[in-house]
Amino acid sequence: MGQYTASQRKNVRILLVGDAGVGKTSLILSLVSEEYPEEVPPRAEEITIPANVTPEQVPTSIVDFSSVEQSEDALGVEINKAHVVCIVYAANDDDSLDRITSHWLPLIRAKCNPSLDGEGDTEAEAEAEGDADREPLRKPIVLVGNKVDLIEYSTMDSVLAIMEDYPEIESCVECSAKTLHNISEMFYYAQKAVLHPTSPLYVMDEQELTPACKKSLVRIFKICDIDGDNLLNDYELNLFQRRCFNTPLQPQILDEVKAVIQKNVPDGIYNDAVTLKGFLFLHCLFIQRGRNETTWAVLRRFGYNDQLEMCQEYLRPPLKIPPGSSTELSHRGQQFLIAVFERYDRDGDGALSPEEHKMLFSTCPASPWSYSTDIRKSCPINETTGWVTLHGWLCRWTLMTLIDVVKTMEYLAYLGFNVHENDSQLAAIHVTRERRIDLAKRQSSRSVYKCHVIGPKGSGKTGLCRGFLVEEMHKLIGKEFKTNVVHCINSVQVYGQEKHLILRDIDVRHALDPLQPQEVNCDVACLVFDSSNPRSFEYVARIYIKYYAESKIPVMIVGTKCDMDERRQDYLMQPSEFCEKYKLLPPHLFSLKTNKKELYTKLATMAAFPRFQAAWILFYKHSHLRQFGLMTDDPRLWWKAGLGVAAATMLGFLVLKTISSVSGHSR
Ligand SMILES: Nc1nc2c(ncn2[C@@H]2O[C@H](COP(=O)(O)OP(=O)(O)OP(=O)(O)O)[C@@H](O)[C@H]2O)c(=O)[nH]1
Ligand SMILES: Nc1nc2c(ncn2[C@@H]2O[C@H](COP(=O)(O)OP(=O)(O)OP(=O)(O)O)[C@@H](O)[C@H]2O)c(=O)[nH]1
Ligand SMILES: [Ca+2]
Ligand SMILES: [Ca+2]
Repeated sequence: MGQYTASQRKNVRILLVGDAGVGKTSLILSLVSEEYPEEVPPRAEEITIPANVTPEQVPTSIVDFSSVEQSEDALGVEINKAHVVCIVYAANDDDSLDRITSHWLPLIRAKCNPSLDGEGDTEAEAEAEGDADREPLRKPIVLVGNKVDLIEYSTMDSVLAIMEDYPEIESCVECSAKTLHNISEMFYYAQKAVLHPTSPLYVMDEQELTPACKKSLVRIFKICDIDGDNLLNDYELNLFQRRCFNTPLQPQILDEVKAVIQKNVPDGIYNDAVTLKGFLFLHCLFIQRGRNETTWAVLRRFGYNDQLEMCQEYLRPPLKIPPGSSTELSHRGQQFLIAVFERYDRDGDGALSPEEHKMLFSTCPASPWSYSTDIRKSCPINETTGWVTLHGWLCRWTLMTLIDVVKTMEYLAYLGFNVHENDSQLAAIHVTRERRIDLAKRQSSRSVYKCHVIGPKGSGKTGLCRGFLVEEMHKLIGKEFKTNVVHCINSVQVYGQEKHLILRDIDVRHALDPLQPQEVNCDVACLVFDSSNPRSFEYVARIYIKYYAESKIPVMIVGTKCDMDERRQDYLMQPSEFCEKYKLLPPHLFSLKTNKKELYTKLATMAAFPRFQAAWILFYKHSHLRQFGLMTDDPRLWWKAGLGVAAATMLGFLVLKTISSVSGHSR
């Protein structure tokens, strides 16, 4: 776990092309037999070198091409099958060198992009590996000057000029099949061109990192900058080194690296720490010195694939969620998010300003939610400044983790969880046990519950949801709720344990519109009617009968706006009769004006102990309990009753039976 992942390639296929007689077959046979063959066949058999004897530990196939034995169509097929093409020329033969640009390079480009030159080689297309939509395809190329034993000069100057015109040329090498000079190097460069290609990282003629590479390294720098001072100090560099290469950085090497940076870019070091500029320069230097694999190792550790995109497997590791289970943040997930919050709360006021919030997500493609219209409307905030508190921050993540766990995993990856925690994001997610086990054991192991708030238009659903987030609910009266945030989340104490409750505002368009299954299914349903409107309860009654009467979902009927005159409902039963008939808790009267929050605790408790509904009703009905004041509206007393119920749940079924028998007595 946590090791850097090598390139996605599981094997490497190298094709040798070039004019007749340049020595392609000789090169292959020299490599394999480690001696120069005087006689060679026109074409060498395809050979595969096993992973353990190649420098990069990848099985490598080497394929020869012979224009005597093979057609041009066959060449097209082979070019497309190859991951890298070595164009061989004879160092003593200028014509073969000229043919690189006049023939071979254009030919390879054309064969890789048959649609662009209209040749349409379907077989080659079928054989071509992946990414057909990327345009235009550039096969990595290595230029190989063979037979250097025959010359006293070098062809490198001419070759470097070609390299500047063709970015797909990864490297060039002069060698000799006869003296075995640079033979294994040549194959190593070819392998490297596939596994650690330069062109995605570096623009040769500008001597600069590519924009994509720079962008990725900037992101990596930010993630590694733990204290957020835009510098990597020794501690941060060491951690970076250990996470990327699994070894600590030797102090003298660290000093050497810093000295090199200082010498080349004076503002690359500041206060004995590496600046972003210095960090980018260092990677430029690695690449210029042919150590691309170092930069690639870093990029891959941070989730990038060969196209410098974050890979799907890194962003979205497979997570199995059995039906009836839900997803929550694990302790480690929460700890990580707290650390991120604290890192970006630069002024330490316990809240994220819009600016700090934006900075925090600067390592991500975008913010997962909007600051002004989402997180501030769906979570508790600091009511004076309107800024997101740590509590609100964790609430928002809890919400996302329940309704869109894949997005949570993606964003944890973007924020650097995998590197900092040296683990996959799966460690940040807790998959709860199945709901039916909770039901059977009469105890919930979950800590996040979803409550759907359903009721006719204008009945006060949004007010009820938003009231959960604010201290002074009465300020919401008369407010127009403009943003259509559907979820509100906060935490409540249920028998001394913190639970998160998510209220989902179910929007009704027309009274007769059916509810979708995903609108019905939840841990507790809150059906609201406007107690001051006589035409309000009918909708709620219909919804209950149609969707909930037969279900196991606990239901609470809530009469809103109870600060206004209560009206008799135009329905065949009054709400309290209805509740009695269907064995529901009596309607809970709610008003934003009274500023009382026990509704939310009740909803969370019903969600946590779904089977307890029956027992609760008994409590209500039980006169002597009421005498003791246990069922008054005083929240503290309600708590006492609550604690009693908590103890009861521990003992489970047995106690439940006793309560029923007590109630039986009183009847
Ligand atoms: N001096 C010298 N001669 C070489 C070297 N490599 C190959 N030759 C000779 O060049 C000639 C062509 O070599 P091949 O390996 O057949 O060349 P090829 O590129 O496979 O040629 P085709 O199969 O015709 O396309 C042979 O006579 C080899 O012995 C080398 O490094 N130095
Ligand atoms: N007096 C009083 N008015 C309330 C109360 N709750 C909500 N209202 C008012 O009732 C109106 C409707 O409230 P909303 O919360 O928007 O109702 P809703 O059910 O979300 O409405 P729709 O989204 O249109 O279906 C608003 O003008 C609120 O101010 C309350 O407890 N007391
Ligand atoms: Ca040959
Ligand atoms: Ca720092």
